[in-house]
Amino acid sequence: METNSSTVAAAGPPGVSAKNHTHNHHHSPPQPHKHHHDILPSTSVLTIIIPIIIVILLLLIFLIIVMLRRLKSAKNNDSIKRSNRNSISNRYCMFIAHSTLNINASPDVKVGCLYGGNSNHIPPNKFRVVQVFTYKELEVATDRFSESNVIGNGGFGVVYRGVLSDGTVAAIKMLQREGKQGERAFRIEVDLLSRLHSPYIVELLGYCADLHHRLLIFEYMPNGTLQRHLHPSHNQPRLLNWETRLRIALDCAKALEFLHEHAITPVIHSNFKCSNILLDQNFKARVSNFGFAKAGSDKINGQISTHVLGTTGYLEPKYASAGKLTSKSDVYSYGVVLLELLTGRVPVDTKRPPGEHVLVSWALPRLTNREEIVEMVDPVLQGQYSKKDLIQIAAIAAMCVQPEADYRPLMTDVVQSLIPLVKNLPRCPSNSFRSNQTASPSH
Ligand SMILES: Nc1ncnc2c1ncn2[C@@H]1O[C@H](COP(=O)(O)OP(=O)(O)OP(=O)(O)O)[C@@H](O)[C@H]1O
Repeated sequence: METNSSTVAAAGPPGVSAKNHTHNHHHSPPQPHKHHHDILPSTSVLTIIIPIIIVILLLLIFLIIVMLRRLKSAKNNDSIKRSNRNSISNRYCMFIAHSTLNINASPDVKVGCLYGGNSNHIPPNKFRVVQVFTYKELEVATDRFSESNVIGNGGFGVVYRGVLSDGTVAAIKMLQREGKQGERAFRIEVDLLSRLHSPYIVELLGYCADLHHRLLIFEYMPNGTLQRHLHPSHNQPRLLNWETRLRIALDCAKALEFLHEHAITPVIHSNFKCSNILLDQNFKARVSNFGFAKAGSDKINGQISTHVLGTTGYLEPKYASAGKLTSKSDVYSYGVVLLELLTGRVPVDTKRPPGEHVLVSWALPRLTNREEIVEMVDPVLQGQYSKKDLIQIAAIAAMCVQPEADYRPLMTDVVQSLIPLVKNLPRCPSNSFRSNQTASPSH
């Protein structure tokens, strides 16, 4: 009751409350001051409690949001891990899900994107999604396919340099449509390259496929082909130095290793040669031209029966005679390129004396003789290599071009043998050339 009366007193006007307070001082022992503060009017209690409840509620909401976010990111990490486990072991490389290509869409109408809707398969940011271009867009990019933009002329058509609407410089390959082979090569390149992503394989930026045209759009490789540098026309000097040649050999070995062993469906390039090795501004190599490539799903007992395609001088003898293709066919072609890097010679040269026309036949017996190896080396490389490295490169080349496929190494073995040789090279070659010369632009 006392509490009640005190509460009433406290609730009364300030003057009354002060009077009661004074009166208490006269007739009863003094109450501790605290007591008066504990006894608050109900509105004051509410003004204190309500903000506290609001703060607690806000904290709870905040905590729930944080927990939900954590749950969500844990789920995402889980699915990324799962998709990583499903993808190839090489951390740089990806193989994107299958897709179909609508070739007969009407002109100027963009056909469906090659990527499916599964977000788990979208490549990491460093690899672009393959885009579909209209012919008009490519006309604009190449200044109406002007002669001045021609950078090459391949077996399937003309290649132009172009600038895409976002400013990207690209190599635009216009395929001639005549013949089934051209159509097949186009489909294979689009289908394979939109799924294969590796720093050692040329990147397909997009394509155009309408009623009248077939075009492929690639990243532009400013230093052109290895062919141009290793076998320059008009008796120009070969300038690539030993270090750059070794690095190119390793890049190419990694490209083939990726195709054979890291892609979910193994791929045989089947047209590996110097003119299908492109060089970027730092002379890093990427393998191109997948028009003849075979996916392992076509395999019958580890071999693919096929019409003999490819280039003379790079074909393994058995494939050339029996038309059986295996990944070891690529290993043979790789061995030929390694010999070209080592000797500076072309695979077939009928201008040379008898017995030296075919590079492999001339080189193979000499590759196991230390003294003869030194005599085989490209004369422009004199003084740039250690004899130990030279002998090792010769040994790798000799293994790769063995007539019997079973005796050839896997590309993984080649990569593992080359890595220590390249590691021992100077960190950053100041120049890719023999002396202080620089490359002329590729067009
Ligand atoms: N991505 C690119 N960047 C820069 N230049 C390129 C690119 N792709 C091709 N080229 C140039 O275009 C030329 C022709 O290339 P393409 O791939 O059509 O044929 P190829 O390899 O010479 O012949 P084939 O198709 O008969 O094997 C190359 O030699 C090269 O000079």
